[in-house]
Amino acid sequence: MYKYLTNVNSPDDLKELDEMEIEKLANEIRFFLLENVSKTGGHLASNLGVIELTLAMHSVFDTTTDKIVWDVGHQSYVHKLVTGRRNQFESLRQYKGLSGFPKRGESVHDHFETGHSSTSISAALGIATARDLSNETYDVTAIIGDGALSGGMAFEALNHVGQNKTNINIILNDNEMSISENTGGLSQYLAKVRAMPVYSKVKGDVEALINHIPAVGKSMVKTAGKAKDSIKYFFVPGVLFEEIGITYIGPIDGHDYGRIQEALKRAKAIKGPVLVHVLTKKGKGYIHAEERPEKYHGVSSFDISTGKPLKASNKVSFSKVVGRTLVEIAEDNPKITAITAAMPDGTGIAEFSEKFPQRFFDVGIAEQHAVTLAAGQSVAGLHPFFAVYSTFLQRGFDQVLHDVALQNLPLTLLLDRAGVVGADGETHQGIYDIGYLSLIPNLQILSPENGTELHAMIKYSLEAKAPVAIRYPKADARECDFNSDIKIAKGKAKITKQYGDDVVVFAFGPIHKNAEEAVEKLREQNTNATLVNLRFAKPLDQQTIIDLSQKAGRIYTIEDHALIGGVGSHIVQVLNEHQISKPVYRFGYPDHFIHQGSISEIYQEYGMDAEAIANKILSDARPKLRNVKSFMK
Ligand SMILES: Cc1ncc(C[n+]2csc(CCOP(=O)(O)OP(=O)(O)O)c2C)c(N)n1
Ligand SMILES: CC(=O)[C@@H](O)[C@H](O)COP(=O)(O)O
Ligand SMILES: [Mg+2]
Repeated sequence: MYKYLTNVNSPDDLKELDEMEIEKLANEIRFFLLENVSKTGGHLASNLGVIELTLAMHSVFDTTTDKIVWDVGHQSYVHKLVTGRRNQFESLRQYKGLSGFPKRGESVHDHFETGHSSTSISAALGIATARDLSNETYDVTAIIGDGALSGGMAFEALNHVGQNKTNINIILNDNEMSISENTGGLSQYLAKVRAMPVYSKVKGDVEALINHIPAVGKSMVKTAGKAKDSIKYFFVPGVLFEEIGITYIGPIDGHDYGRIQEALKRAKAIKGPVLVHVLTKKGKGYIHAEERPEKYHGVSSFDISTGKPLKASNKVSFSKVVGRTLVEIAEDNPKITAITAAMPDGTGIAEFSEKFPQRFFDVGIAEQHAVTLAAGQSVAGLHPFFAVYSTFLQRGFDQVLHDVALQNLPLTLLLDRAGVVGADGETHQGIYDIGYLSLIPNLQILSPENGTELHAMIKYSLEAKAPVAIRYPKADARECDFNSDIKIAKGKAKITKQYGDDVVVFAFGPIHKNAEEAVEKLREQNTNATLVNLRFAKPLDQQTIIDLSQKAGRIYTIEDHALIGGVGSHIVQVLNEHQISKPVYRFGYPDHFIHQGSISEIYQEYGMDAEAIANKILSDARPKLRNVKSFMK
């Protein structure tokens, strides 16, 4: 079926093909991606858009020596396909399968690992400067999307590239989209550049023409200089990049293999930094994805003909609860704003943007800016809600500490995707936020057991007069009663089961459900537990922890978080400070990166499903086999 693709096992095989055959190969790759990603799920639209571009890159650069850094890396599937990984695509983003991002352990053709946005130019410049210091000569290329270019790191790197002047290529893949529509002044500038493609071909001519403006006398020289500048600004695309010291080539049709190849060859020949501006269509070739690129940015399994998901769910996610709650409370509170860093759909706040466009801020992929923007709004009397994935708030650590907490500013950080996230794997696991946030004074950290509690916690945060972070996972919120009258009190936990004192289990967040099921299983085995829904990781309910721990035979903590810096480690500290020396076991993730897999597969692997929790507690109650053996000797 795949006449050409079957014979491509390394980039060298592309060299055997002429331009017509490359076009046919590109079509086969489109089918292959659709066929596979419709089963495994993955970042479909971005990859459909870079097929010709990736093939052209591999025809100009030799990635056994030349280095490519893929920004975010979600668009590296075609690169994976042509670098010998075709047969692993069935396992794409599955447990122990092919990663959806570049991984150096997977292939010698992957040179830098990514997942978070806007790092490629910095990494590429680092590689290029190392190359220069060791007198080597390979090419270094960063490929970055128009969305990723909105991130602060990309600007910092461009600034440095312009000054450093080393040989480095930056391919700007401009598809006019982030996950949703791209936002910001730079994206408006790129739109202007796109509107003047005709001048790209004659850029040289325009400059030559400008240089022929006669300079008669001193004042005329000055006038001519000004005229030259304004003509240049008016006619030459990419002048922004040129002015900071980066040669601009483009805009180029990103689906015309020959044109891209030609542009990349030019870039390769030019000394110093070059930016090649390539225009692509997100979702190219698949009608549903072309029409709704935001829906096909990241997909789960779907039917190719209808484009509809195979596993449609009518369950309410935690993100949806957030979206609905914000709309509800903003109706009669004009001080409420919502902020996103390019994730309005994923975080569930798109509905807020439609209802209250004046109070909604999509800042682009700029988490650090988003936090300080929120701080500014708070200091001026608003109550901002910044909805952000736990993993991406890692970018804003100093801003939370220095701009928010230091001034004890009331605002709410809504940490979506807290806990393990599934198919995105290592780069996206939201399992460090309690660690990096709990050391910040003034900041409160909460996590709900279900949707009802999340609703109540969001309302609590409005009254808290302090910065509040609420963490919740990518999951079904189970119960969600918006009329519930549950009240959240600062630093107060809730005892949810009180069967006895054999053991006490402290659970934080929705993983409380696994603990609850485990406690019921224990009861069937005559082990009676007390179960606590902590609600707060900070401030901890020290009194409840001390009282119950003093009574209990053994103590367990469970959280969807790394053990280091997690709520369990804080409980151990409390026990230690109060001289309670009892056996404690903490369920959580050990000190290594947690790979991709469904959330339930990861829970099973780390012994955090109900069955494993119950078994662990029961096995702790039994005499150790080793001791019995030594007794028998
Ligand atoms: C720091 C960070 N914030 C947010 C994201 C989520 N994210 C992944 S891809 C993406 C959009 C990227 O747009 P662009 O670079 O233009 O690539 P395209 O998908 O359009 O090819 C976003 C917001 C991320 N990966 N990293
Ligand atoms: C590449 C990236 O960072 C996003 O596209 C991310 O994969 C989105 O995750 P969700 O699918 O959980 O929204
Ligand atoms: Mg884009």
